[in-house]
Amino acid sequence: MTGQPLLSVSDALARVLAGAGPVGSEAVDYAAALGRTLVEPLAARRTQPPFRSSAMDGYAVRAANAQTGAELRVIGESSAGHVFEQPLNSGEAVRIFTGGALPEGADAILIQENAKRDADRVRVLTGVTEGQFVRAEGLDFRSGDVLVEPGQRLSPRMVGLAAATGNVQVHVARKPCVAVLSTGDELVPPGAEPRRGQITASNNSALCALVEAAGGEATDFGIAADDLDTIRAACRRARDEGFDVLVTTGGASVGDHDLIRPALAAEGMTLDFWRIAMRPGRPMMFGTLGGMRTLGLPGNPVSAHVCAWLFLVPLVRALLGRREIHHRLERAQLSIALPANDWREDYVRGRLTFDSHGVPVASPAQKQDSSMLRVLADSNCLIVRAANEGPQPAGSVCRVLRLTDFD
Ligand SMILES: Nc1nc2c(c(=O)[nH]1)N[C@H]1C(S)=C(S)[C@@H](COP(=O)(O)OP(=O)(O)OC[C@H]3O[C@@H](n4cnc5c(N)ncnc54)[C@H](O)[C@@H]3O)O[C@H]1N2
Ligand code: MOO
Repeated sequence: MTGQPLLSVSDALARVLAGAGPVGSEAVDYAAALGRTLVEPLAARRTQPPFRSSAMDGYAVRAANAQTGAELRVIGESSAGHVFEQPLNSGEAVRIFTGGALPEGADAILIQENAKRDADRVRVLTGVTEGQFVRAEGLDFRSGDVLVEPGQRLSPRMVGLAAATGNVQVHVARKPCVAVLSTGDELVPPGAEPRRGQITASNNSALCALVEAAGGEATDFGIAADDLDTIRAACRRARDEGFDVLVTTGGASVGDHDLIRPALAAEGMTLDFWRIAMRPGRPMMFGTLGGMRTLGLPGNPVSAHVCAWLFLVPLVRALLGRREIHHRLERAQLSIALPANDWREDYVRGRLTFDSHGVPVASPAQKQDSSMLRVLADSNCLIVRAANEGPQPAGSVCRVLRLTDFD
């Protein structure tokens, strides 16, 4: 450990999020708005239903003269899309189908199961009450009603709502632009054949996917060699091209080839912090270069991903103007005992399942090495252990963060 205490995860997150707000907005066709974040309220431009309509197939009647045993004269038909324009008088009924407009004068629906038809007469087998099976005009919403508040991510259900309300265009947040740069002489791009001592770079792929899933727009800046000028040039390019965030991986630690901080410092970065009291991810760095936030993540794929999950995802949400920025902590039962934790907050990879009573159970993966992508991909949660937490027996309550939450 270092001489001075390192920042806690929550303090570091507060610094990363400081001053982060929406980066802009644009109007998009509602059909292309899935997953986008609303920046203006979605208000109804129409009333729905726009007219009183029937919820069932049967007869539009006046409840007052449609009591059990009554006989009514059928004067016409109203079906969805085909309005019967004549008003309905006492002793009359109109054949109606689901979605059909109620004729003037009708106030209830006699369902056909409770009616006996004979030529132009219909007998009421079971009397009706006023309003029965009638959908009032504006039952769902009225023109001008605010239906979705800003700051929410548009779900498939909301896309349908936007369509129904006559909102051909919706105003959504511009996607924050995130550049993702890997550093390391040992890295080759996916698909290339690694030579001895080389490995395939996976961080760009995982982090770009994570950014996109969180609602941002990722640009893969590829791999920079462990060379100060090369890294400087890539950082400069990200700043000059107006990226909102630059994420680097690798070169964050204390080795002779760990050049991220010096490269960014040489470009004029204001360093906010370097190193935090967490595992994995201790060597994480955060700073600003002009208007661009810069997250320097460790190279180990698991460390990079856990840091991105904890810091980059909330940052993207903040830059989208989302109302809910933070991950949700849940409680679960530990499947096995865990030894005492040290001074670093620990994010233990594991699986969250539910027992036969629906109780959530968190099972830590057996191996926690921060290079192990397979364990990470197999995990669906992080078990969060406080700094200096004592030993935890099997069955005790622990805190978990799901890795699948993209609401
Ligand atoms: N003497 C010390 N050594 C290390 C410390 C320390 O405090 N003192 N910290 C360790 C911790 S914790 C971590 S985490 C790593 C992070 O180091 P770097 O950020 O400098 O990462 P690299 O050394 O560049 O790479 C680490 C590891 O990850 C592989 N890697 C890098 N980039 C990618 C990529 N894009 N895709 C897949 N894999 C990647 C790389 O080959 C290395 O194996 O430092 C410890 N050391
Ligand atoms: O922090 Mo490192 O991320 O322990 O592997």
